[in-house]
Amino acid sequence: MSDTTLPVADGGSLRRYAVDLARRHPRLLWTALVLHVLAAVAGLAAPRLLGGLVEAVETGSTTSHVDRVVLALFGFLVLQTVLTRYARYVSQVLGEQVLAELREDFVQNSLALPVGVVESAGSGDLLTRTSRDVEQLGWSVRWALPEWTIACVTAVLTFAAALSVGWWVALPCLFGVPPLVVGLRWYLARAKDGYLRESATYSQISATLTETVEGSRTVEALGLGRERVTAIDADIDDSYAAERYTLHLRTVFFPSMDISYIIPTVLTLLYGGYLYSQGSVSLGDVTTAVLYVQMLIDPVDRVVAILDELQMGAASLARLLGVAQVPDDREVSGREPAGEQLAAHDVRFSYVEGRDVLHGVDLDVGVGERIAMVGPSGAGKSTLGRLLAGIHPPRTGEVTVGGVGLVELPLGDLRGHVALVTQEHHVFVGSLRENLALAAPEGATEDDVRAALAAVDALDWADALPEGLSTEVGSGGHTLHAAQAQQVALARLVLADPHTLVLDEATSLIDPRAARHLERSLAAVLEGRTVIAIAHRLFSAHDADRVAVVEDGVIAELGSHDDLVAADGSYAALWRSWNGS
Ligand SMILES: Nc1ncnc2c1ncn2[C@@H]1O[C@H](COP(=O)(O)OP(=O)(O)OP(=O)(O)O)[C@@H](O)[C@H]1O
Repeated sequence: MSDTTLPVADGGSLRRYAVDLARRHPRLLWTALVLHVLAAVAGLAAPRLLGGLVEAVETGSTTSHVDRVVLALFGFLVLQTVLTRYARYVSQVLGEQVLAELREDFVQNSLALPVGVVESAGSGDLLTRTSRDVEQLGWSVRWALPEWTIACVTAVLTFAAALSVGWWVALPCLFGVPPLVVGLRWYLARAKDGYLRESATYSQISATLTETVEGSRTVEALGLGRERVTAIDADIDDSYAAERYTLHLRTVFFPSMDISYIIPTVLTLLYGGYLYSQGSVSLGDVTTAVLYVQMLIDPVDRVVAILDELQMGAASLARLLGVAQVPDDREVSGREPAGEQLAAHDVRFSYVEGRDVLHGVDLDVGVGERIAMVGPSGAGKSTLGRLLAGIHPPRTGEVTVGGVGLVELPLGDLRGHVALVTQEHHVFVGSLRENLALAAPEGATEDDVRAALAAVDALDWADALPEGLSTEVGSGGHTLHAAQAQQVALARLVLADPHTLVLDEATSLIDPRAARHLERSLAAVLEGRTVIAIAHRLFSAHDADRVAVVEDGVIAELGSHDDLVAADGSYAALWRSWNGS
């Protein structure tokens, strides 16, 4: 199984984040805590009253006294129930607010992730964090955290109440502590790694499934079904092994913890009995003490069991916060570009450390110029295109627009200067109108959207859709043909209105008739803009102002078509072989 490259936050960051979240809601937090304390105090009256009842019966008190004790018992139980309900309600409101903030932080961090990081980590890991980890954390924050707080408060107060009977009760209770602490430390240290491992295996299953679904045509064409099933089976086996490990831990740990509870009860009975026989304490005291020690078992048991839930929540939180720890490759400086001239200076870049794909590229693109990039497969054309569009930052050197590094511009501003056009055209779930409007940085009116569709020659079919521009498209909606999806992408570009376009295989997947139609749409979008086109068909290079020949990660030749043909270098050879001359 491959390691995910998205990081997992460490304990220190988790604590700082939790403290920060708590600080944002002081009123709710204190209200919940005070209510939990009051509810626990109300609940603690019962053993005292019952002890009193035993004494009253033992000493032959009047029936009216016994009735008063029973009535008080009933009153305290009702009070405890009401306070507990209200305390739970306030805690859950607090939990919902905290969870909403956490989700917002996570979405913001995910959207700010550098594309290269998402690509190498695979979408599976991010998807698992978005779904399973958010769900697990939701459960912890809404349910486990409030219940754990209640259990802690109740345990501490019950112990204090037990001590109020007499210091002698502390002794039996203390004997239960060492096995509890030792067992808990043993378990928590292992369970944390277990839960992280479980989550990582879910990410891997999700990644393999996503990859298989996305490549389903290739899988079918090459008959790779069996291999994919084997790969998914291997991931499921890993996941099963991780789950079995945590199950094994729980099976060993929880029953062994019962010893910690049995010891104090037995010792209280024995020691209390001895003190009673010596005449040091009354029978009522012994009853109250035994009841308190019994009452202590339930909250302590819940503290331990819910700690396990919280541990799972903490593992999920660590994975969600880890996304925020991906180093940001943007260093927004606030400098404004002076013009639209795009330039690359000594640009080097590697996907894998130590293996540069670009080895020092220099290129000055004139405003309004058309440059065609040609060269053998694997030479680095697409990579250079992505760097010129600011998708990846250079390892060293810089790509600038109007003298300002692309990495210095906020993402929203960057797309007004330069955009990449590829054959990948995602149609989002939503109406066609929404799909287009999302490209306009300052929002788009109905007229803007219609004008953009008209510019790419798509208004006729868009109006003819069942509900026109309001038709739902994307997954589960009306299916657009590949050419239509491409036109939607082009119309988005019209709305985004970047000065420079980098084209990479813009129309390669479309049948020739649709391609000719799309060429016209594309020509309309290119009109008046600076264009760098990665030319897979040489005739488009012929029309460009300059041709850049990329070979082995550098620009080997640069000049007009005629100059390069005359220079009789690589381009001339390419041109001759393509032309058949
Ligand atoms: N995401 C990636 N991760 C790792 N290596 C990559 C990645 N994308 C490209 N490469 C490698 O970088 C080198 C340049 O690839 P690039 O796609 O930029 O070349 P190209 O000239 O555009 O080729 P083609 O014309 O076949 O698209 C190749 O060796 C390729 O294997």
